[in-house]
Formats: sequence, structure tokens, C-alpha cells
Amino acid sequence: MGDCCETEQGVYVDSLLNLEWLRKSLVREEDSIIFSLIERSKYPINSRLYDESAAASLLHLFIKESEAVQAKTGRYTSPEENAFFPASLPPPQHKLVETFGTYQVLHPSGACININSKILNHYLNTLIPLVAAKGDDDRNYAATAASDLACLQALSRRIHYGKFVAEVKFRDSPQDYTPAILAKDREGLMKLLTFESVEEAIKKRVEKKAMVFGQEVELQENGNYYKVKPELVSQLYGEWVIPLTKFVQVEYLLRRLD
Ligand SMILES: C=C(O[C@@H]1C=C(C(=O)O)C=C[C@H]1O)C(=O)O
Repeated sequence: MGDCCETEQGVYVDSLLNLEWLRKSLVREEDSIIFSLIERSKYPINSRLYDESAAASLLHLFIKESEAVQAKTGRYTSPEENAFFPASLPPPQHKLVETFGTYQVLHPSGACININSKILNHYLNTLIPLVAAKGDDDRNYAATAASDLACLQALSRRIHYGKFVAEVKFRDSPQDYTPAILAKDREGLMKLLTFESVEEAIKKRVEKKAMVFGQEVELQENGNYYKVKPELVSQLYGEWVIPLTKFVQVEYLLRRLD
């Protein structure tokens, strides 16, 4: 790597350790999450896609194979990315990406935190039934799986940003976090890292975004119809996305002094 790449890497690492940049990334990720939910709502539940009675489900196959392609093309060299099936992923296989280094941004014992199995479970059991209509179209399983993966990857990215947020918060005030980490005081850590006003603003904003992104566009006024219920997105954030991001933060902090 030449100087130029090192400089670029430096800028990238600096961004990942800047709370303002991270909060902007969380805001941008809202767009991806909402758009992907809107896309998923095009298809009915298609529950046979998730049927695990014959070994692994079709969704499982779809995600595993997709992640293998994405690993070969370098997706998981980024510290912002976490695979759903990380065991035995192939290495990058193209010269454009095979020299990508790994970035030492996070504390090593927290860097590998991966709660994607939790995310996948919540997604399958809670989210799909709320977003998709009942029924099965007997056809669009691969397209449905592709939109599931888009939702899952956006949610996973968003939630695992918690690791970087936690690192920045720790570096900003180690004197506040250290005693709670040493005492393994989850509740205390949760209090320290929580900013209620930031969370309230997020819930309001995602509801508004869902209204704007998901409205039916007609030439004539036809009242308000939204492809995904705006209050559902706000609820999803309040009950699930924000709590899981905070869970990641607490897990990370608990390992921060290992
Ligand atoms: C991510 C942060 O930490 C906490 C979690 C938040 C979230 O998941 O959106 C928002 C505010 C904080 O309570 C943050 O401070 O930005």
C-alpha cells in the first residue's frame, strides 16, 4: 500500500471513531432500512421460504451463498459488515479487493461481536408478519429472499454500529465507563450510554421518512396510503433496533478492558 492508501485508511478510521459521523451514518442507514422494508412488503409472507423442516430453509441457502459471493468480492473486509453465517466464508478473490487490509479500529475482544442470529430471529418472527401480507404467491421465493437479505444487512449494519459508538463513548470519558465495566454493571453502562433525546428524535424521524418514502404517488389525491405503516417503523426502532444497538454497546463495553 502506498502513502495515498494509508492516508485514505486514516481518514476512514477517523470517521469510524467520530460520534457525529457515526450518528450521520445511523441516519443514512434509516433510509436503507425503510426502503428495504418497503421492498419486502411487495411480497406476501411466503412462509415456505423459511421452512426448516427439510434441513436448512431456502432463505438459509440464499443468504449463505450470497454471503460467499460477497466475501469473495471483499464485503467482509469492512469492519462495518458482519456476516449472518460467518463460518467458513471464502477470502477475497479479486485483485481489486484481496489486498484490502483489516482495520484495527475496535478493541480486539469486542470487534468480533456478532448478534446476527438474534437479528435474524427477530426479523423472521416479529418483523415479516408485520410488514408482509398473509399468504404465499408460490413463485417469488428468490426475489423475496433477496429483499429479506437487503433488510437484514441494513439492520445488521445499523445495529453493529453500536460497537463504534461504544468505542467513541469510552474514549471520550474512560473515567465514567471504567468503574461500571470493572463492576460488570450492565444497568449502569446502559444509563451512561443512553441519550433519550437522540432516541426520541430518531423515532420521530423514521416515522416521517416512512410517510415520505412509502406514500402512494398518484396524479389525483387519494387520501393517505403508506406501503409500510409509519408508526410501525417508529415502533420497530423503539422496541427493537435501538435496544439491540444499545445491547451491542453494552456487550462491547463489557469487553473493553479485557
Ligand atoms: C447510538 C447511540 O447510543 C444510544 C442508542 C441510540 C440508537 O440506537 O439510536 C441513540 C442514542 C443513545 O441512546 C448514540 O448515542 O447515538
